[in-house]
Amino acid sequence: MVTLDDLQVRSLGTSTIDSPLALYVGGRETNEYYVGETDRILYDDTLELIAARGVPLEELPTFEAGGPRRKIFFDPATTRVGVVTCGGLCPGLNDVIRAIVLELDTHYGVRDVVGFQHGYAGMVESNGHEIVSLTPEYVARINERGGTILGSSRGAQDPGLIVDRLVELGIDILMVIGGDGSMRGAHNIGAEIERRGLTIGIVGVPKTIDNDIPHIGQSFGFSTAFAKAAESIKAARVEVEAAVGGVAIVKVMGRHAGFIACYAALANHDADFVLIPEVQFSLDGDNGLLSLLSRRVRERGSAVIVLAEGAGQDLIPASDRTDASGNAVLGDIAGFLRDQITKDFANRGQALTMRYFNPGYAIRSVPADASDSVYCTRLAQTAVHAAMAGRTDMVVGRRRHRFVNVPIPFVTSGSHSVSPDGDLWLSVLESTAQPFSMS
Ligand SMILES: Nc1ncnc2c1ncn2[C@@H]1O[C@H](COP(=O)(O)OP(=O)(O)OP(=O)(O)O)[C@@H](O)[C@H]1O
Ligand SMILES: O=P(O)(O)OC[C@H]1O[C@](O)(CO)[C@@H](O)[C@@H]1O
Ligand SMILES: [Mg+2]
Repeated sequence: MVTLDDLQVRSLGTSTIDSPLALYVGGRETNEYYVGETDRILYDDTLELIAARGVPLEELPTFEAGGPRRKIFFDPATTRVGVVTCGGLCPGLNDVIRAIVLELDTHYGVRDVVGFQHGYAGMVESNGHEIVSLTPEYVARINERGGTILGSSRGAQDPGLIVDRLVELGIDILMVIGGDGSMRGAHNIGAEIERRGLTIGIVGVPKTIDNDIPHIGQSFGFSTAFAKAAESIKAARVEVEAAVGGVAIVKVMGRHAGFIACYAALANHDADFVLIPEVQFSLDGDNGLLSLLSRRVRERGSAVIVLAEGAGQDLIPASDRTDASGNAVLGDIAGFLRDQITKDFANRGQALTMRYFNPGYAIRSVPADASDSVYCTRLAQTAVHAAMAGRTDMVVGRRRHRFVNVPIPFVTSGSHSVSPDGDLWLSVLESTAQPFSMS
């Protein structure tokens, strides 16, 4: 069970320097739209959840509020900041890089910001990647492009070698933009820094189009990504409606979490079935996918299946392959379903026109939409405020509209996935009219 201790963010030391933003923060106090720096944000958000804790108010689990502080830890005139992007791409990476640089330069007067190329791999000196000077001019319009101007990578790196490089380059703060693996890596780097008694801060801006990082609210780029996936679902609907016995499978990313599939399906009402890793389904039997699909096509003429790549892995031979970072390489559920559906319709003597859509990388390589751009900017600003105030081993997030600082060990201790008992999955069932249970 989560405790207040789990949510305490580590500091490098006492902040003694007047913040250049002190005037902005000035006499601001908590109100509906702002959280004062001494106030904290509740973890629980219903009366029953709070009552069930059975502890006094001051012992309730609460988050530190994100945002500027009156005093900061690092002297802007002598502070050097490094930025790195790791893991898979996600819309908005360049917006985050840009906003970090602009916030540091414009508001804190930090003129020395450098970027590491190709993720943690580019931080290990022997790998031979040059650092890039990130000036306001250099990052001016990078938000218009998808991907990351710094490049990214997967694969394990030695935290000791990374800390050696930080020391050699005189980096005071490392900003890590990455997913769950990157945050585990960031924590290890932070632990090595602490072991050596150094005062280098590490602050993360969590990145995942799968939206699978817990406790941070929705991750940036997710909304852009599912909107892009929804375009393929719409196209699939057009195709199957024009075909005789049209059935489409639209496969979207989502290794262990089906958020993209759920949101893309909800974005329009074009999906008949949504299959996600969190909810098992059977192929056979009256309530199995094959019967239900056959019936849907007979009743409505066509059907669209939105399939998260991690769904139905129990139906196909397990793969023991992993990628360079140790992430499971999944079996081909889409190919398996295509075969099974084709055979099943043939056995039933039912007409079938099969269409397959795989928007794949196209959903994560696009630039962020306007809403995500705003979100990226605000997350980056929050991360810079925390970093300049000497916070470390933490990430920023936005829970129920409040920006929060969250310890990395707390976000890496679990993962975020679609709850079969939650209201998101209920909405999907309502929208698709697929049965409550397909197993
Ligand atoms: N368990 C781990 N412990 C320490 N470091 C890790 C771990 N997993 C990954 N890393 C480091 O983080 C980097 C990125 O990890 P990974 O490829 O898993 O992507 P990610 O950050 O999880 O992003 P995403 O899953 O959204 O693509 C790797 O290059 C590796 O150096
Ligand atoms: O081909 P790559 O770079 O390993 O990325 C694919 C994976 O990255 C993610 O987008 C994020 O982890 C997953 O949904 C997907 O399986
Ligand atoms: Mg990951």
